[in-house]
Amino acid sequence: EHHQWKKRRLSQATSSQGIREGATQGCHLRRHFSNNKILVELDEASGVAIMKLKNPPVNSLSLELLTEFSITIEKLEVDRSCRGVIFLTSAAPKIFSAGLDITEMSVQELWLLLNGSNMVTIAAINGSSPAGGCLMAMCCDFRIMADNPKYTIGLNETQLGIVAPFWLKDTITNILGHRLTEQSLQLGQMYTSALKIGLVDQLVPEDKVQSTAAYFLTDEKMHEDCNTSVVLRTLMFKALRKNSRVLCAFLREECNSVPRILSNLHKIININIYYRISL
Ligand SMILES: CCCCCCC/C=C/C(=O)SCCNC(=O)CCNC(=O)[C@H](O)C(C)(C)COP(=O)(O)OP(=O)(O)OC[C@H]1O[C@@H](n2cnc3c(N)ncnc32)[C@H](O)[C@@H]1OP(=O)(O)O
Repeated sequence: EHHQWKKRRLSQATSSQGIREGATQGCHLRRHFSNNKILVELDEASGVAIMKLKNPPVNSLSLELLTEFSITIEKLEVDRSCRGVIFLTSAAPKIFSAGLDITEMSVQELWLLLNGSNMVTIAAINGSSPAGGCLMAMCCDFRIMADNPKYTIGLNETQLGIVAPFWLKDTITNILGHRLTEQSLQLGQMYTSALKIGLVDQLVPEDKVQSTAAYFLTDEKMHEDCNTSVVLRTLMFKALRKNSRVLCAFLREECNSVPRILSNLHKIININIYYRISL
């Protein structure tokens, strides 16, 4: 039923009323799309699209936002002027994303879309980023975060009584390695020093997050810092990730069947696991 609802939303939102488009002519042609929860600015000269989440007050990943997220990615995938680079950021100050809307819970599709995308993706993390916010950033190819000790990032699921599913655990293991992942998930740790442990790739002053993400995608940066092109390396990662077809099939199945609100049973199991490991 949920799947049907999503399909209906998708066709509503892609209709001409659902997405508003505009174009401005500066030095480059910039096109803007927007729907209720996501703003997109596509610079046709560089092929860079900026996707801004706009779901006040804390940019929680509600079903509506997640549906618009899918529509936007699919739209960019087929847009020939998008060279295959997007970066994700928040339209609100101080919060990148509070993670899943705690009244709804549904995120597998976002994981599939970002991991399965052929576009290079960059998270421009301009604020706090717990749980699903961190997951969304981890699904991007690069993470650039505002250097502000007030902003934290991490998977705090354990603190919320949620058992992190294996695909979430695998995602963070790929970035942090096994031991740090264990510690991170057991304690539901939120980090202020995310660069030190490698959870983000770069810390920059708060007002430079977006420009760094954009600069990172330009040819000059590639030639300056790397012998190989960032885009080529990223396409290589993506090819590797796509090999995990079993996981994708599992997640597709889970998207359609998982209960959206977690039960108290999860809390009990999670607390038991935590005590067993920490004793
Ligand atoms: C099979 C299951 C798969 C599971 C996969 C699990 C992957 C991901 C799971 C999740 O993402 S669960 C959600 C986890 N999120 C959090 O724990 C966030 C908790 N919130 C915060 O830490 C803070 O709110 C903040 C984001 C740092 C913002 O702090 P700030 O002081 O600026 O604002 P607040 O006053 O705390 O909040 C304002 C307002 O927003 C509401 N809110 C906060 N987070 C959420 C949320 N995730 N969903 C919905 N609403 C949220 C908060 O209650 C306040 O509401 P009001 O009181 O003003 O009505």
